[in-house]
Amino acid sequence: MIRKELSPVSFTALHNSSNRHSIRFPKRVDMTSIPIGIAVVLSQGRVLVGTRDQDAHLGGQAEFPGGKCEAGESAAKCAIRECLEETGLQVEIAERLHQEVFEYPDRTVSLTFYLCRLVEAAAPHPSALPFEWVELETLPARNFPSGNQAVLRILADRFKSESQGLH
Ligand SMILES: Nc1nc2c([nH]c(=O)n2[C@@H]2O[C@H](COP(=O)(O)OP(=O)(O)OP(=O)(O)O)[C@@H](O)[C@H]2O)c(=O)[nH]1
Repeated sequence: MIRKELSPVSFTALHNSSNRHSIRFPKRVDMTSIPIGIAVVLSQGRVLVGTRDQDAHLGGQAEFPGGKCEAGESAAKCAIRECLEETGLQVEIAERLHQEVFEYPDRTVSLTFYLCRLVEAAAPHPSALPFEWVELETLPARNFPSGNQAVLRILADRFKSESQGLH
């Protein structure tokens, strides 16, 4: 078998800084989106909204309870689990509201939003902080990330007045 080895000259050429810029990579190498389950918890015309940790992705922006799906976990189960972990509130799915793949500059997420209701109507658990119950009609004015804008429009269309809550 004849082994063809890179000559020192071509090796040097590959690592030459001026040649490095001529190598073309696809714009996005990793097309995989991260599956995220999100709970839009509605009770008496109010919705649970929190603020993302400053050091988290989209830090400081508004969020619904949610997070990354664990291996083999459905987005719906993830939304319920994350809501319990983050707010101490047990919820159940009423319906799937919206699903979309959204590209942020640094990551691509597959966001699935579920309209949820409390299993037992209850005041927010103390651990729910910094989550709070906010009036539905205040959602558009809050600092939600771009990936939430479509679901905010869906919510605005669906619930024109706070009296149309699930409970
Ligand atoms: N929880 C939540 N995440 C959202 C919303 N909208 C949105 O684009 N995201 C994005 O979805 C992703 C959720 O992942 P995460 O980092 O909060 O998930 P996690 O709690 O499992 O993360 P960790 O274990 O790394 O702390 C983030 O990239 C976040 O920016 C939303 O309304 N709620």
